[in-house]
Formats: sequence, C-alpha cells, structure tokens
Amino acid sequence: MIEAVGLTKRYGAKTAVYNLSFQVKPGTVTGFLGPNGSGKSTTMRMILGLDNPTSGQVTIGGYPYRRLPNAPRQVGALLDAKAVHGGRHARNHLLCLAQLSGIPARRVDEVLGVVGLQEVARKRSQGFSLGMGQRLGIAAALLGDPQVLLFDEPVNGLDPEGILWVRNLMKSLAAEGRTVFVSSHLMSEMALTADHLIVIGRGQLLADMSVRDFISHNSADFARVRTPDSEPQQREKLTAALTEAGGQVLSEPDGALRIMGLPLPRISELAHTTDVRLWELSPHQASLEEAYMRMTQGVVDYRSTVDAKAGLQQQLPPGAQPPVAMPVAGQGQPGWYAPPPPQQGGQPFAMPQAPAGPPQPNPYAAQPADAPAAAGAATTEMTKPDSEGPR
Ligand SMILES: Nc1ncnc2c1ncn2[C@@H]1O[C@H](COP(=O)(O)OP(=O)(O)OP(=O)(O)O)[C@@H](O)[C@H]1O
Repeated sequence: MIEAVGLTKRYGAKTAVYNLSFQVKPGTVTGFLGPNGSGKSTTMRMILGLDNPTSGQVTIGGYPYRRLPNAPRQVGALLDAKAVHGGRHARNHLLCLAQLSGIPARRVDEVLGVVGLQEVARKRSQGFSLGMGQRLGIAAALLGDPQVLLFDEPVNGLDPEGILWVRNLMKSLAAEGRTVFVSSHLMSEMALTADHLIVIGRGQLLADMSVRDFISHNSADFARVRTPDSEPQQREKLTAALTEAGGQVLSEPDGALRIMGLPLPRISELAHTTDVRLWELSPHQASLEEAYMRMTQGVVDYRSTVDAKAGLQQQLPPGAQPPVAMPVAGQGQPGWYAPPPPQQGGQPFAMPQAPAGPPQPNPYAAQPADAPAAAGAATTEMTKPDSEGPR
C-alpha cells in the first residue's frame, strides 16, 4: 500500500503539492487525475524518493522508498519513458537495470516478450517511436516483478492495440493483488481501467473515491430525446413544453435534446400532450470525462481561448443578424459544468482533511489575482497564475 500523509512540496515560491493525504490500496487500479500542472508527477516523484517532501511523508508498505529493503524488487515505475540512454540497445538497457538490482538476465527476455519488443530488442532505443519507448519503460517497471507499480501516463503515444494491452495489463496486475497507481489524462481510458480515483487540483486533494461514486457525485443524470429529424418544429414545440415544465434543455451535437431536471415518464407525458412524436427517449449518466470536467473546472491553470480570428472574418452585410444557436451540452455552459461553490479556504470540494501535523498556511486560501475566479469564467490568454523556478 502507498500512503501519503500531509504531503507538501514547494519549489521556492511555487507550491506544487499541498497537504495531500491518501492511500493507494492493493488489488485495485487507482487512477491519479488532475489538470496539467496539478502536481501528479511531483507526487509520484516523492513516492519514489526522487524528490523530498517539504513536509509530510509518503510511505510504501510502511517505509519511505529510500528505506525500503531492495526497493527495485518491490516497486516498479514508469515516470518518463524518454529517460533512457538512447545509444544503448533496448535489451542492454534492461540488462543494466536488472544487474543493478540483482535480477537474473532471463527476466529481461521475459519482460521484452510481455511488452512485445522482442523483435527490436537489439535496436538502439534512440530510434524508438514514442509508443515503443513507452513499452520499454513498462518493461523496466515490470522487471523486478514488484508488488507496487506506478505509471505516469503509460498510454501516451500508444496505438489502440497498445492502449488495450496496457488496460488489460493494469487490470491483471491488480487482480494479482498488486498496488497499481496510474496517472492519465485520457478519461475514457481511465473509466475502463481504474476502479478507484484520486483527483487533485493545484496540488490539493479534490476526490478520493470509486469511479462509480465519482461520476454520480459530480454529474447529473439526464435524458436524451430525439424528435423526427425532418420536423424541426416538433423539436421546438417539445423544447418549449419541457422548459415550461421546469426542465433544462440543451442541444446535443447530433441534434438530440439533453434534458435535466425531469423524470422520463414526465418527458413522455409532455411529448404526448404536445402531440410530438419521439424517435428516442433514453436515460443517461454522464461520462467520467464530464464528471471530471465539472469537478476540475475551477482549478484548471492552463486554458485555451476561442480563436476570434480578429480582422480575418467577413463582415455581415448591413442589417444581417448572426444565426442564433441553441446551447450545446458541455460547450461553455456554467449551468452544466459548473462545480459547487468553493468552500471556505479555497477548497472547491468538501473532502475530509487528514490530520497533517502542525497546521500550515494554505497557499490557496486566496485566489491568485489572475486565476479563473469561477466556473465558466472567460479567460483572455493562456494563463499561469504563479511564476515558477526552473524545473
Ligand atoms: N523542479 C521543479 N521546479 C520548479 N517547479 C516545478 C518543478 N517540478 C514541478 N514544478 C511545478 O510544480 C507544478 C506541478 O507540476 P507537475 O509536473 O507535478 O504537474 P502534473 O500534474 O504532473 O502536470 P502534467 O499533467 O502537465 O504532467 C507545476 O506548476 C510545475 O511547473
């Protein structure tokens, strides 16, 4: 088991991780999520003893990594697939790692087979593609047959077959009773791979719960309704009736309607009384991606803006009105993605706070002046609230 208690890391004035407490249990795949720059890699480096916490601690099986007896046989990690001596053959790279940890050479060939790199085992890794590099990194992590495995973005650069393979690998490692901690930005993949999630934002814990609970806590169920495509007036009539009955109606990108706040039987009844034929009426739960977007909306540091193409677009002819579009689900609608209001102290979501030694000032208590103040807040440029030292 991995256990972090009050883990904090500062780089000069920059607080990368703040008062983080969580446990990663054996027998499950635990996903580690957070927006860019939220502190995932920093946390993983502290778990692996590559960075010292400013305060707090993190242990594996009760020991800090550096005090673990024969750590490479107990913990395997893929942090940066490019951290390889490019001039070395893939097999030699693994052989060096194996020799350093007292692992027999035959294990090298085993893991090369597991990751599918047998054919290129004697090729220099500098010629490897991104995906091949990832496979080599995963082979290195598996070398000592460890009980605890950490993977930072393991599917980065992998083809669909590779992604499926990583998914099954993670699940089978966990099914063998191992502790598997994996970060990823691919929500659809995480939804299929992880059982449990730890979500951080700006270095702080936002959620520590099962994937199922995470989705149901951070999303609203909705219904999808489709009226005949050839009769837009039916869609408009139904939209008006549903809105009048208190429903929130959004347009789905495929032309269907997404309805929140009304149960399915009521929607059916309203369609009947307004004499609108339905082609579809189905219950839905939001995806992990939607739930994640909703939760992390207020803690995203880097946000792109809409390209206004200033001065490049044709002017509308005098008197012409721009077309009025119905709001589309998930596109800049605070009502749909907005997270709950921040709790006192700047914590956007109520999470139990673990005892973390002496109280420390919360660097996030005051919003940075140039950080997005609220969900849906428009930003005018790529923003980065704090200045940082070199990485
Ligand atoms: N060595 C360092 N010196 C200074 N600042 C650092 C250093 N390492 C990380 N940081 C800063 O700490 C914050 C957290 O970075 P980290 O790489 O842990 O985030 P992350 O969640 O892994 O991001 P990503 O998803 O983009 O990989 C960032 O603001 C980063 O710039």
